[in-house]
Amino acid sequence: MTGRSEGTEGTDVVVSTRGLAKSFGDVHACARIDLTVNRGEIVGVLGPSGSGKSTLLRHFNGLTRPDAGEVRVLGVDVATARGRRLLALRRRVGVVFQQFNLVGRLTVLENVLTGALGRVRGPRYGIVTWPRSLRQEALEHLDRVGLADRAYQRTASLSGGQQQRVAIARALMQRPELVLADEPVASLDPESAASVMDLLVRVCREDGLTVVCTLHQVELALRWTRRVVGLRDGTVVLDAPTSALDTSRLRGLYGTVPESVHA
Ligand SMILES: Nc1ncnc2c1ncn2[C@@H]1O[C@H](COP(=O)(O)OP(=O)(O)OP(=O)(O)O)[C@@H](O)[C@H]1O
Repeated sequence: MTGRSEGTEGTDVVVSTRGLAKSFGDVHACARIDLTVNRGEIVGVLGPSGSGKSTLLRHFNGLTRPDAGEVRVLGVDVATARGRRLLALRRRVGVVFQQFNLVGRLTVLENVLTGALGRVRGPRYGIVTWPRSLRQEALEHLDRVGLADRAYQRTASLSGGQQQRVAIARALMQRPELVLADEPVASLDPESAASVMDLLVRVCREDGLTVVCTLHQVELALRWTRRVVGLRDGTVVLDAPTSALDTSRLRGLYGTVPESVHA
């Protein structure tokens, strides 16, 4: 058994929560959430602002710890994992953020290479200090996201949509099994948002990766996810295959009367 497959043999479950609860003062950001995500699923998490989407996602790589309940990701008990065990899990989980979280003054290629920091010893200063094989791999990921010709450009000079593509290439460079995307297109114009969602879902499908993606736009969820989990006040009020949903049903999530639907 390798480190990569630790605890995941014989199971297709990638994320599992049981009774996950997390409060901030009087706010129940997650209120006893039971959720299972299987390998290869592309799940959209929707809900009004403050419904707990980001908090839920942050439990999946140990950025937030639950007050109560279980969180298992890729076979690791994230609620209790610390130190090297947590670091090892985080290397298997790629993250794409709304604000890209790239280093603007570095080249595009260097930003992608940072996705492989878990595979090298010590810090790297400059492209030539990275092993040639990793540079080649990073260039291949840039090619996949359509930015091979920008490899040596300063990252800050790219558009928002291009920077999110770089962030996706960096996540792929981690060779992840699970990709967490927290509002990945919320900062982009509608055209860039559609093209980044298309790219994210396409490359993850090609690689058989599991994706959990928080979204605000109902239309994006309908078009690119296979399953929608709807949150309201920290509770799952909808969990259904996207094919069983339509715009009005999803908009119900944002209405005043909670709609409880479990397909
Ligand atoms: N670190 C924190 N400290 C205090 N309160 C927090 C913290 N993180 C989240 N919260 C609160 O928990 C609730 C859920 O927040 P969360 O960010 O998970 O919601 P969200 O659905 O992702 O919202 P948005 O769509 O606006 O990003 C909110 O009321 C938020 O203010």
